[in-house]
Amino acid sequence: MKRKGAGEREKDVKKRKLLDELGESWLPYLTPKDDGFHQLWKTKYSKLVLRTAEKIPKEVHEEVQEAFLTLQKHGCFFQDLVRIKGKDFVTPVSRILVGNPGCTYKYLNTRLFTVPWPVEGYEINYSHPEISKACKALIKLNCYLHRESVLALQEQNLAETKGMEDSPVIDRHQDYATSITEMGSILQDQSPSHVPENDHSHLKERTSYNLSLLNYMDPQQMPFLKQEPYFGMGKMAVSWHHDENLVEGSTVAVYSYSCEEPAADILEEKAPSGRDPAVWHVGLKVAWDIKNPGLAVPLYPGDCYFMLDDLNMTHQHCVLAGLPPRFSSTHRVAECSQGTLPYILDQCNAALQNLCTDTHLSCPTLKSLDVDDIKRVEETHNEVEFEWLRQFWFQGKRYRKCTDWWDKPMAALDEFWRKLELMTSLLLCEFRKEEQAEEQRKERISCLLPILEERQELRQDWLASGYIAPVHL
Ligand SMILES: O=C(O)CCC(=O)C(=O)O
Ligand SMILES: [Fe+2]
Repeated sequence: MKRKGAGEREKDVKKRKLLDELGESWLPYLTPKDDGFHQLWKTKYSKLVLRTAEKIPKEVHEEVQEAFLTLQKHGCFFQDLVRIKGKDFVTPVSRILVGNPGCTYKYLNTRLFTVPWPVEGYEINYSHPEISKACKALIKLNCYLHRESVLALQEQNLAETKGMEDSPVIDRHQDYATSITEMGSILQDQSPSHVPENDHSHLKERTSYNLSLLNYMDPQQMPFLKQEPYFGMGKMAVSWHHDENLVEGSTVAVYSYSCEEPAADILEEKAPSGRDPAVWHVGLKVAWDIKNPGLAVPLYPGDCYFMLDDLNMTHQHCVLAGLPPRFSSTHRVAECSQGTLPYILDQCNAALQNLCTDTHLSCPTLKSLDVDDIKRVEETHNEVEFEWLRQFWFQGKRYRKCTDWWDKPMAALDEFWRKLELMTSLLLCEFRKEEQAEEQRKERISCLLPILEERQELRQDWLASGYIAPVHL
C-alpha cells in the first residue's frame, strides 16, 4: 500500500554493480545491419516476435492510426507523475489507458483508470462520437492482437507448456472484427475468482488483454531525453524496465506507429555502426546480464511486436526514440485482482457491514469491536483513500476529456469513505470509554495504531507530492 516501492534499493545496488563492471566502455548490441543479428534474436530473444506492417490488415492500420490521431486531437494524452525511489518524475511520454470498464493499472506507484472501450452490457457515454469510434477501434485491435498472440504462442509451441495438446487452433483468416459479444465473455472470465478449468483457458488467460496503455511522444518537443546507459543506443523515450503488474507469463502485444516513413538513411555515413537515430526501435536486453549483446529492433509505421510468455520477466525492454512523433498501443493482461471497481466496492460494502445506522438509534454505532473486524474496516479505509480516491483526484479531471464513466463510481467511493471516517471516529470514542476490560482495550488499540499511523504517513506523503485535495479530504 505504501507509495515507496519495495525492492527498489536492491535493484539500485544491482544496477550500480552492473555500471561499475562496465566502467567507461559500452556493451555490444546488434541491429539488422550487423552479422549475427538474426542468430542472436533466434537464440537469446526468441520470445520477441515482430509482425511487420505489411502482414497486418489494412483496415487495422486505418482504424487504429485514426484512433491515435483522434485521441491526440481531443487532448486525451497526459504525461504521468510517477514515483521512482521516493522521488517524483514526469514521464517524457504522454499516456492514456483504455480498456475493460472498471479496470485500473498501476505502474510506478501511479494507478491509471481505464477509459472504457465498448463492451456489451456496459453503458458508456463518450464526450465525443469520435472518441467513441477511437475506443471501438482499440478494442478491435485488442481482439486482433489477442488472436495473433495465440497463433504466435502456438507457432513456438509455447501454448503447450501446460499440456495444450487439444487447444483449438485459431484461423488466421477469421474476420479481425471479432464481435464485441466475444469480448463480453472474456471480460466475465476475468473476475478475480476465475480459475482456469482447462489448459485452453490458461492460454486464453495469458493473451486476453484487459487493457492497453497508449503512448505518444514527439521527440522534437522533448530536448532532454536520457541517453541509453549500457550499450550507447542513443536517446530513450522509455528507459529499461519490466512491465509491472501483469498476470505471470502473460504476453504483451504492441502496435507501433511512428508518424512518418523515415527518410533514407542519411545519417548512415556519419553513424556507420549502431542503430539509426532517425528510426524508432525497441531495445531488448537479458535482465541483469552483461554477457549477451543487446538487441535493437527497428519499428516502422504499423509494425507490431509481441513479448511472449515470460520474456517480460527474463528480459528488460526500452524504447529508443527516432525523429518523428510516435504512438504505440501496448496491450496487457493486467493483474487486477485488487484493481477493479467491483473489487473495491465489495471491500467497502463488507466494511460498512460493521456500521449500524438503525433509524431508532439517535446516532450510528459499531456492531463489532472484534480486532479482526476493526482491522478489516480500517485497512479498507486506507485502501479506498490511497489506492483509489487520491490516485483518481490526483490525476485531475483528465478522464472527463473522454468519458464521464468514472464519475458515479468515484462519488460512490467518496460516500463510502465518509462513512469509513465516521467509523474511525466512533472507534476512537469507544476506546475512550471506561467500561472495556484493560487487556481488551490494549489489544484493540495495538491493532488499530499501525493502520492509523500508516494513514497519517501516507496523507503527509500525498501532501508533499503537491496533491491538492478536494475540500473534504
Ligand atoms: O511503446 C512501446 O513500444 C513500448 C512502451 C513500453 O514499454 C511501455 O509503455 O511499458
Ligand atoms: Fe514496457
